[in-house]
Amino acid sequence: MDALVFDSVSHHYGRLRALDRLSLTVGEGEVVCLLGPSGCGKTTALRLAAGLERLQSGRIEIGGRLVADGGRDLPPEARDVGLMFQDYALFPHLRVGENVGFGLKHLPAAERERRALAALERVGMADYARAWPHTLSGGQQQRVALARALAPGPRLLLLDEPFSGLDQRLRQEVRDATLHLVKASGAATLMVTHEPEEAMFMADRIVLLRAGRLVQVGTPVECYFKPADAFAAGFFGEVNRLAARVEAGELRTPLAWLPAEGFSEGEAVEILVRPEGIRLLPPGDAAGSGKVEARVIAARLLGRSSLVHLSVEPAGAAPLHLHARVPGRFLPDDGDIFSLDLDPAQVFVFPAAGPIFREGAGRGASGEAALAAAAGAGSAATVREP
Ligand SMILES: Nc1ncnc2c1ncn2[C@@H]1O[C@H](COP(=O)(O)OP(=O)(O)OP(=O)(O)O)[C@@H](O)[C@H]1O
Repeated sequence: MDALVFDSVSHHYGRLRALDRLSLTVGEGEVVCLLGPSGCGKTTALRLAAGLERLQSGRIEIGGRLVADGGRDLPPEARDVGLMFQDYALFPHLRVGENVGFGLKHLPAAERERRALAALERVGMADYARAWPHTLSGGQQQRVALARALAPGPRLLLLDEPFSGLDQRLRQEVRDATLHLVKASGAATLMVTHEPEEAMFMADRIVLLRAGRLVQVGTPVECYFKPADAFAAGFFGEVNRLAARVEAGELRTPLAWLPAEGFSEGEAVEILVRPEGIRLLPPGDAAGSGKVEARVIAARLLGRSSLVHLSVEPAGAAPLHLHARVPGRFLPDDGDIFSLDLDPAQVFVFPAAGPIFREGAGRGASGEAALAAAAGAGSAATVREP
């Protein structure tokens, strides 16, 4: 039995459609991240699950029990959920221990205190039970809010951007601790985030949304290596974009000729190549192999990897600017020449008029229109019609 089920849930604010027939599940003990750009409907979905927003259409079940179906809505306190908000929403007039005991009011005072203290112990905050919330740091407030959400032992935890108030360094530490606490608690978790890396760190499965619609559901590995469309591919990491058209059954790009299976002759496609999918070989390796040569424009160490800016200059066409990412320290000189090899697992081909171009170009649009749309979408690399 699933801990949470959304069945074709739609939601409007006036004329704005915030969610469009969203279906998803969260299994028992599973951590699912709702991921997507700002305004795609993530918080609306979470609020509907919590019962903080009236369901307009569709059905929501928690632990096999119908909690909302557009006709009736169970109130939040009857849903067996633990909530944690972006700003933690600790009650300023209650001490830390009383905050954590808030959801345990049905218990006798002594039992309530014991359970609140146990929850605080789990997050390493037992010494602060008598403190006032405003005297705590952001990281400590986050831990108290998590303890409050976990204290009643809910079946489902709903976390809305739980790390967004923390600085980068603390965030990594806190999200690691949160993942282990949540997993140890056994509660199923639906967590909202707009950061792909955070979702990949936390999630057993990711639900990717765009403009209120489901784009893809999958494990982090599936989402990264088998993106459903160009938007999904670009959302999970930087990509080099190339435009091409199917010619004589192949996709002829300045980098490589690729098989055009599944596409029809003359069809315009968009080819996305992750920077780590471009391998740099010594220039000699290009001899007679048909591999393309590239010139280094700049190379920068980014910590665990290096980013190499490359220029490919095909005869009779505008140069192509590409990014290659190489593990560790790899800093060739400007002007160095390499031959390029593509890792097929990091190359994705989609119809040029696919979702990312819908607003800008429309299906069957010219390569130029698609390129203009790609530029508007913040593409990483300069692309050109081959
Ligand atoms: N109470 C409201 N009244 C009117 N419009 C709303 C309301 N709440 C949200 N919206 C709109 O609905 C859309 C979805 O909002 P929602 O907060 O669910 O998105 P989100 O993905 O959580 O965004 P963010 O990451 O910025 O918080 C947005 O366009 C937002 O402006």
